[in-house]
Amino acid sequence: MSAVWGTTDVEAAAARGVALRVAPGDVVTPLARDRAHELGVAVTSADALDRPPATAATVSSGTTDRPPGTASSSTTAGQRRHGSDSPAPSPAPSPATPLPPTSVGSPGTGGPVRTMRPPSPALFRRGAPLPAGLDGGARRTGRAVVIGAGHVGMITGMRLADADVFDEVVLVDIDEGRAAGIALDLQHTAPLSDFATRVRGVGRVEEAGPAEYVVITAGRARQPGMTRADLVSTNAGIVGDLARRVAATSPQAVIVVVTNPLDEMTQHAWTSSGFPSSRVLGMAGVLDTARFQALVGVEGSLRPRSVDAIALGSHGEEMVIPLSRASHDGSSLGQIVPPAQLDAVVDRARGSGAEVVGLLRTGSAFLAPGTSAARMVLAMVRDSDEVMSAAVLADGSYGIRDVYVGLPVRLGRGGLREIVTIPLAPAELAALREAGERIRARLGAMAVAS
Ligand SMILES: NC(=O)c1ccc[n+]([C@@H]2O[C@H](COP(=O)([O-])OP(=O)(O)OC[C@H]3O[C@@H](n4cnc5c(N)ncnc54)[C@H](O)[C@@H]3O)[C@@H](O)[C@H]2O)c1
Ligand SMILES: O=C(O)C[C@H](O)C(=O)O
Repeated sequence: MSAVWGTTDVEAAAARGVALRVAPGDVVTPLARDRAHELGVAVTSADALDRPPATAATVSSGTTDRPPGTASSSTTAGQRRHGSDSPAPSPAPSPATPLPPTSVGSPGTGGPVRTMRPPSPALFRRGAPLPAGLDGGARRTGRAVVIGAGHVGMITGMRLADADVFDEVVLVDIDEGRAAGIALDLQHTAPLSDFATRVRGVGRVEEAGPAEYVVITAGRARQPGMTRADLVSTNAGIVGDLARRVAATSPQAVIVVVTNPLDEMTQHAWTSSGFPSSRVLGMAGVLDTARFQALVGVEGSLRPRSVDAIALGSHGEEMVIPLSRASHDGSSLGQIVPPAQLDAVVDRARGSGAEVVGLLRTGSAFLAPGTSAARMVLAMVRDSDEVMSAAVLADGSYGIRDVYVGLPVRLGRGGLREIVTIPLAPAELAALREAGERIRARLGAMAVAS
């Protein structure tokens, strides 16, 4: 299993005046390589690290062995406005964050060497524990708006308020009384959860005021017997209208779309808002990854958080959970959970949304989805440098271009910092490309229908 090294690793090495030592198979992102060049930090290969036999193509110091036709390396964030191919200026690098507690010195070289870590949300929480000041009320800043104060929006709002990082969290719902009622109820939990964030509920986006982050959860949820695609015509109208109004009210915001069908609605929000693609992201991969981790944890009696995996592709049938990357404590999951059982877990994770819909009998999942959406916003506001899965506009990475699809990314304060290319087995790569093509076809059908 390999690690992904980002700009914060380079900056930490620069601060220590040492080289960045990576292992064969590790990924050094393009931004990190640029930063290393700027700071004069040498990137050297540390091949003495303990690691299991490689199960996937190796990456060393940023070069990737990959099947012909794939992108040559992980790529910089797609920051295009639709209709233009010119990239926007690169976001400013984040301040260096301390290396995680698992970092160890390398005797004889002095370079910062970490234990091998695959790119998963579980293990890339570089900001944990958070730097002093970010975990308390002293650094609260700005406003987060959650549109749709239904099941998912309510949980998203609660998680954002609990985090105590925003001055204000505003819930918006066409059912204004619901937004106001949930907001007041949530505000009442402030002493219980110890936050000082103000919570407001309003009926219109314009009343919320300009925000740094806007989560769109408004729209119809599916009922038993429905597919997510059945929601497309109703929800496209809602999401398109809201994205335009968000662009007018909060022109610098990052939008996180949750409304289904997720991949299509995220691309629709991007085109409707006119925002650079780096500021319109979709939430599904964090949820799908969490579901897989949770289910493997139950099957294998493992702590879910220590299951390293990532869910990519579409939020639906074309979900891709690359088992070549999935591990626990440095061992491939295939060595811990019998392959047939593992395949069954992948299928169950893929069908978890429908499973919950069937059990609830009205509406769809909201606890894990709301928590996942908040997790993305918190990763950005904290500039946590996590690698997580998000629906983003593919920029040629993985051989996919110009369509929103779930890929591994690094998020920063301003949204997408970069798409991270991780080595995949050929069948996984093919499945990911197929997901991109299927989403593109559905978008085409959506355009014809509108
Ligand atoms: N991406 C994911 O992983 C994921 C996970 C769960 C749910 N979802 C989707 O999220 C959406 C919301 O799910 P939910 O369970 O919260 O549904 P819900 O019915 O509980 O809440 C939806 C809310 O949106 C509000 N709304 C509708 N139109 C609006 C508008 N124009 N402006 C403001 N508010 C508006 C409704 O009044 C309602 O309160 C659904 O489309 C669902 O499929 C996605
Ligand atoms: O399944 C749904 O309709 C809601 C959501 O996409 C989920 O995965 O829970």
